[in-house]
Amino acid sequence: MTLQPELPVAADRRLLDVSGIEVVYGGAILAVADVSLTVGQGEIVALLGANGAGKSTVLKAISGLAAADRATVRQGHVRFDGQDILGTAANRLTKRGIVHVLEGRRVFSHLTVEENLLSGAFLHKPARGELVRQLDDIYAWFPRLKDKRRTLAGLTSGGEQQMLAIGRALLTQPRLVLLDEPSMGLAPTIVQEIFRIIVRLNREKGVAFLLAEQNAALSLAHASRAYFLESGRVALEGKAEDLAQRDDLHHIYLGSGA
Ligand SMILES: Nc1ncnc2c1ncn2[C@@H]1O[C@H](COP(=O)(O)OP(=O)(O)OP(=O)(O)O)[C@@H](O)[C@H]1O
Repeated sequence: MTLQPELPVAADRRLLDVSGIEVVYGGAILAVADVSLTVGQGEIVALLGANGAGKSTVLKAISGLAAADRATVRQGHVRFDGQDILGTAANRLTKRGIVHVLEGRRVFSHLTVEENLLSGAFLHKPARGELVRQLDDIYAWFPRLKDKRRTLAGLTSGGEQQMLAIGRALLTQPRLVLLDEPSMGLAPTIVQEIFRIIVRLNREKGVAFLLAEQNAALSLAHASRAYFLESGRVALEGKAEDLAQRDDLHHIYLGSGA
């Protein structure tokens, strides 16, 4: 079967447009070389690859968090909604609708679940009634968080912390969520639950996701398109349903994560 090299998102439907980026750590370590990708409005796109392939680095280059890791985007451009955003600070990008959920579910462990969620609302500072409505909305998506609203986040399970990290991000009212390795270290049933919620959020709220994952089989089952990174380069890209059927991919990429 021949794959189309890319199923391009029509220019006027492009929410995110990354073109030819090169990212270097500490001025010396080339982590990402010439990566281009697009995410359409309301699309779920998977960014796949093994450990160290460059997935997190690409997400950080988009979200403005690369600089915090002493990484520099030396070439290429990143456009969001048609505007160049390279070099824009992460908090400003969040205001514009891009939120990055970092790998490892960085919740504030000494704050309650609800206090963590409220930290996501800080950006837009909604009036009290609106804030209550937004919190209820999150609790409707993640009923487990409602049950644990007064529990210290550090005392909740890994799955609940991942849901909390996503819920907090949603309170910034994003149009694009950069989600780094949501399945990491979680039981398969919890991972399935999280992916089901991601798909519903996408369909019902129109939130787009760029999903960095090592678990290719799972991601291909939920995304519309995917890019495989290998040593900081795009080795393969295409429609998720086509990629999922490739036997050679099972061998090369899907491995034990399948
Ligand atoms: N802070 C850093 N300083 C120097 N090199 C880094 C840093 N972070 C990542 N790298 C290097 O950049 C390359 C890409 O790493 P990156 O974390 O983006 O990969 P990844 O695909 O997200 O992997 P993982 O799934 O393990 O997070 C690797 O060679 C890694 O060692």
